[in-house]
Amino acid sequence: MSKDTKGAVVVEGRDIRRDYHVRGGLFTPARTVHAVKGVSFSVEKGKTLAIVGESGCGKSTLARIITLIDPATAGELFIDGRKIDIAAEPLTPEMRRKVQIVFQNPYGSLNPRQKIGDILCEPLVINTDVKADERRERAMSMLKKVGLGTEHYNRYPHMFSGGQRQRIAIARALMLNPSLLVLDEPVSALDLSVQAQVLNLLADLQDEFGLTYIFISHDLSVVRYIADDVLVMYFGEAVEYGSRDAVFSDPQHSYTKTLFAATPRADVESIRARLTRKNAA
Ligand SMILES: Nc1ncnc2c1ncn2[C@@H]1O[C@H](COP(=O)(O)OP(=O)(O)OP(=O)(O)O)[C@@H](O)[C@H]1O
Repeated sequence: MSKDTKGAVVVEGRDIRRDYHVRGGLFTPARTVHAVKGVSFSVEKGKTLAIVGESGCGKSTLARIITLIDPATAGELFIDGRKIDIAAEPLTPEMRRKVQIVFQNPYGSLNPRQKIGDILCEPLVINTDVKADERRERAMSMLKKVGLGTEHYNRYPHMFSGGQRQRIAIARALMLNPSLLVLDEPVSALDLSVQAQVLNLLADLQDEFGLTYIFISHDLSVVRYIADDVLVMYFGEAVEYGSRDAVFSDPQHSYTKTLFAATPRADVESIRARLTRKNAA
């Protein structure tokens, strides 16, 4: 994790499409859902692209394509400059570990029967031949990086608060030194004050290690804080895509204008007051 290659494009999607074929029922005909309709984007090393939109607009589908969980119906995906054809090739562990994901629910995403140390070491056990001593050392060091003490190594997830669990999920995602972290509504399940702490942690980790994020959210105040670029999705299409400041100050599409008008200014101001990121505009 270093900032040396900042500026290089880590992930790029070109005209990504995803259709779902839904079988017909007794009274309903078969149909095709066009969940993602030709979305293009790119994210440079050390930057954050926020993907915003209301429920059903295709955010999760796009996230599953970017995290190499599902194939696209059409389009091209490049990670670290390499074209990925998830439908045609079995992905090597090396490709799989380039993209990691943190989910919304820190309660559901950690195995309650595993100690924190085992949760953190598991990706190394599965994907690498790093020896046990080294695994432990790396897990201890990662705990410190996410603001948790090494005494937590032998504890179970139920012994932690929601914010601490999300720190553990972030630590696990970083154990394989990924090129890209996809954060799928990572703070929406947390109390507001804890949201601010986790967002600050993400910002600090990014500043320190040059991490690259795709941040999926419906919360504009959070997006305004965390994003460098913003992509707004509406019914599967990217209706707005540009720098955070350009999108927020001069939204072009009528949907974006409505979305922004629906977010009370006070919400944006209050979350900014809780956050300490240096470049929060
Ligand atoms: N497996 C599937 N089969 C059929 N249709 C699907 C499937 N998955 C998603 N869809 C449809 O694709 C569209 C986009 O869904 P998606 O889950 O990507 O939206 P989203 O923006 O992430 O919503 P949410 O925030 O509620 O998760 C929706 O119309 C959804 O019903």
